[in-house]
Amino acid sequence: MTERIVVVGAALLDAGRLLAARRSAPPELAGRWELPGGKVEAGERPEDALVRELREELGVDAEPVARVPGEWPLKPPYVLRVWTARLRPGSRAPQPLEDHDELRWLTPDRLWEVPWLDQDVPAVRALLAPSLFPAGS
Ligand SMILES: Nc1nc2c([nH]c(=O)n2[C@H]2C[C@H](O)[C@@H](COP(=O)(O)OP(=O)(O)OP(=O)(O)O)O2)c(=O)[nH]1
Repeated sequence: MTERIVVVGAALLDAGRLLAARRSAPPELAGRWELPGGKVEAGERPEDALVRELREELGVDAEPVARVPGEWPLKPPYVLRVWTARLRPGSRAPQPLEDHDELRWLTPDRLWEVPWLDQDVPAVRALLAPSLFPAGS
């Protein structure tokens, strides 16, 4: 059996909005929207991978808040796990430094205005649990 590799995705929340990121590569994913993040490295804690990826990809200083229950299959051998996250005080605003060519802050009522990667849709839907990303907040 093939080992699963965890990809951590950040539901970065700020002022009741979620940060969505448009992938610029590889070609089969480019133009679709995702949760910023990436692969957990060997021996790395997923929460540490999340903080590292957000620094590399967006130039921000962020912290994980809570695991979003669930795990979503990506292209094998990858699986997606999601944490809500927030910017630490004094962090720079997110910039599309790596892997992305556009960022957008979405309120819950605008969540479906971007074409998410198909495999991300169930994870994004899970964010609408009232305790995580309340619609109407
Ligand atoms: N970060 C992220 N990757 C996702 C999502 N959905 C999805 O299918 N993927 C895929 C794209 C990639 O095949 C894989 C993660 O790759 P990545 O390119 O973001 O990770 P990384 O920064 O660690 O990559 P690398 O270039 O260092 O290998 O998971 C998502 O919501 N966020």
